[in-house]
Parts: sequence; structure tokens; C-alpha cells
Amino acid sequence: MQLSWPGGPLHGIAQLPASKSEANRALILQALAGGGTLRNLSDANDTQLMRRLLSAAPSTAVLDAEDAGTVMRFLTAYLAVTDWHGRLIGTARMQERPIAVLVDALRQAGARISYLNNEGFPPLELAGFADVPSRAEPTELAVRGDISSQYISALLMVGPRLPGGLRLQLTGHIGSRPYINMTVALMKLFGADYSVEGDTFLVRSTPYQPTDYTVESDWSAASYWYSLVALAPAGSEITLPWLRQASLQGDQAIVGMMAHFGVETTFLPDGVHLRQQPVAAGAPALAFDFTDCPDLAQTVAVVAAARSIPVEMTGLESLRIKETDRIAALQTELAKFGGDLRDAGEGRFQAESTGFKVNGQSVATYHDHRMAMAFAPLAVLGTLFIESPTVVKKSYPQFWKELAKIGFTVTEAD
Ligand SMILES: O=C(O)C1=C[C@@H](OP(=O)(O)O)[C@@H](O)[C@H](O)C1
Ligand SMILES: C=C(OP(=O)(O)O)C(=O)O
Repeated sequence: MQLSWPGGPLHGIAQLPASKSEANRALILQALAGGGTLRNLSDANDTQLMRRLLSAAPSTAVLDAEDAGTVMRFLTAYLAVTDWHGRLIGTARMQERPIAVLVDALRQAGARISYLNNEGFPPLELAGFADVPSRAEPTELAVRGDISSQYISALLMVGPRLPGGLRLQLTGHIGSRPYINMTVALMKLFGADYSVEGDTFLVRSTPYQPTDYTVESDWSAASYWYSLVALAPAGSEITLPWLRQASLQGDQAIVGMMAHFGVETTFLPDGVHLRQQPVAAGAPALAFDFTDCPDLAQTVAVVAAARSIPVEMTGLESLRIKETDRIAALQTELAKFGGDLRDAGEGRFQAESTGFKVNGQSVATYHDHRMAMAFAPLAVLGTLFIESPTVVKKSYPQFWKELAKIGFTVTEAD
């Protein structure tokens, strides 16, 4: 796909998808509660896939979670506690994304799960739940928090279905914590009874209640519009309708990060307004930790390189096991423009550039929606090609259409 910008400042309105993280939790909670209405589910593949698989599960022996981490992890726990028998499969990349921490914990709770190919990775065979005598004491589990928070969210959501509830102790360094907070906030809305002490959650066996919920607009998707405003000519501004300040999503952290690149955020009653402001000269060196918001790392790395504002980036460990190895993908693609994500050792990376130029390069996307959307904003600086552009359907199927609406020339040819 070819992208180009006719020149001049950006002005316009961009529609965002609804959050896939919220939607996929709400869909699991709705299924466990046995009712309630969910509004503003997006047409993104991750959301629609979760919806389809949940309704197909009772009569289907093979479910394909494709490339959706939340679907694979949340469904593993859901299908285990609902005594489902069958195979849960995924794409080639999903077969490289680890799941042992979750499977070990579920086995300990009584689930019968085995690996069909490689130990510790999908695809999985589920064979119901062992007969655990009903008891008053909660199931006690301890899981490490440094690989993926999705295992923790998956376990917490099924907690009320475990005999006696669940006492879940998180161990080690905890990544993506705002996603865990989102999980328990939504569980509470659906009637769960839980308490937290330090890093230990006690989820009681109180059943969920059918609940109506309207999914918020997606802050991770908003980050690409922040990039555009950061990179576009002075005076650029974009409105993002329905995006909310009071959000369950940790990726709202983009507001603070992008302020350093001159993007000023104004919260309106029914959306957010972004405007580019000059960055003060001689500002201190930037350092951001992405432990809590890993999905923003690609957005920020590309903007930092393109603006030649070096940023030290930490908390990137989980990037290697997402839709692709995002560190390697960023390094390869940024190099095409004169940018880099330099490994500075001890978990520190430096996003930087020398003579960054956009002049007709073609960006490979590695089956990763965020590679496509993080690089697309570079088109305000020059003509750009994005390979396999349909990859955005995972979280933001309308992304290219929204870019065209705001004035980009978007030529469909791959
Ligand atoms: O729970 C969620 O909805 C998510 C958690 C994060 O994953 P990790 O917990 O694996 O970092 C994030 O990267 C992913 O896009 C969505
Ligand atoms: C990591 C992501 O998704 P998931 O883990 O749900 O596949 C993402 O959307 O950036």
C-alpha cells in the first residue's frame, strides 16, 4: 500500500475502534455470567474471533485462536473451567508464544491440558476438569508476572468458578500491570467479589451477574494519531471522538509521553483534541519505561527516531514474544530510514537516528498490526509503502480508511 501526504498541516477527525482488551474480557465475563448486553464491540478480528469462538465452543471440537494472544490465553482458562473437551490451536506465530505458566497453574487447579506439539506452547488439547471435591478453601496458585499479564487476567477471570474461589499470588517482576487492573475492575462490574493484599488476589466463588457494558474507545489505537500530530507540520490538530480520560486502559500513558514531542492533549466532554505545540529547546533527555504499556513502544520508537529526539526505552522484554519479535522488527525497519533502536545493554534501548529520511521506503510488517500502524504516520514526511496492510484488521480494520478521510492518499496496491 502506498501512502502519501499532500503537504500542509493536518486537520480532521479520526474514528477509533473500541478497545480489544476490554471487549475480550467483557466477552469472557458475559459468557461466565450467562447474560448481559455488550455495546460498542469493535469489528476488529480479535474481538469478533473471541465472540465467534465463545458461541461455537459448546458444539465445536477444534477452536482456532489465530494470532490473538488474549483469545488464546483467556479461552484456555475459560474452556478449562467450563469442562470443554477439544483442541485449541493458533497460527504458526501463536505456536511460538509461551503458555506454560498458564497451563501449569490451570493443571494445578484441576484442569486436564496437554500440549499437542511443543511442550509449553500451543496448540493445546483440553480434556475437562478433574473431579476436585467441593471445598470451602480457595484454590491456591502462585504465578510469575514477568512473561505475560494475560495468564494472570485469564486466571483471575475464572477465579469465581474454581472450587472455593482462588487465591492468586503474583511473583517476581510484574509487567503490563494496568491490564491486570482492568481485569479486576471489569470483574467487579460483573459482580465478582475479590480483595487484594500486596500482590495476592483473593477471588471468592460468588457467581458473576449478567451485566450491561459499553466498551471504551481504544487508547493503543489513539497512539498512532498522536504520532501523526507529532510528525506533521506546525499547526496540525486532530480530534478523536469518544476517547475518554477516565479509562481502564494503561495505554493512556501516551498522553504524557507525547507531550514531550509537542502533542498537547485537551480532554473534551465527548472526545480528545490533539494539537501540535513547539517543543522547548534544551529539554532534558527522554527516558520512558514501557513495562506497564508495552503496546506503545513501537509508536514511540518510530516518533523518537523520526524527530531525532533520542529516547531511552526500558521495559521492552515482552516485545520479543508478541505478534513478532518487535525489537528485531523495529531495528530492521527503522534502519531503512536512518533510525535505530540500539541495544544499550541491561534492558536499555536507545531510539535514535542520523539523517532520518522518508523517501519511498517499503516497510515490512511481520504479521504485526502495530508495525503497520506505528510506521504509517511517517507518510507525513514523504511517500511510504506498507507491506501486507490488511494486518491492521487485528485491532483497527478502519485505520487506512481513517487516514484517507483525513487527507492521505492511500493507494490500495500492496
Ligand atoms: O491483557 C491484554 O488485553 C493485553 C495485555 C498485554 O500483553 P502482555 O500481558 O503479554 O504484555 C498487551 O500487550 C496486549 O496487547 C493486550
Ligand atoms: C500484543 C498484542 O496482542 P495479543 O497479545 O493479544 O495478541 C497487541 O495487540 O499488541
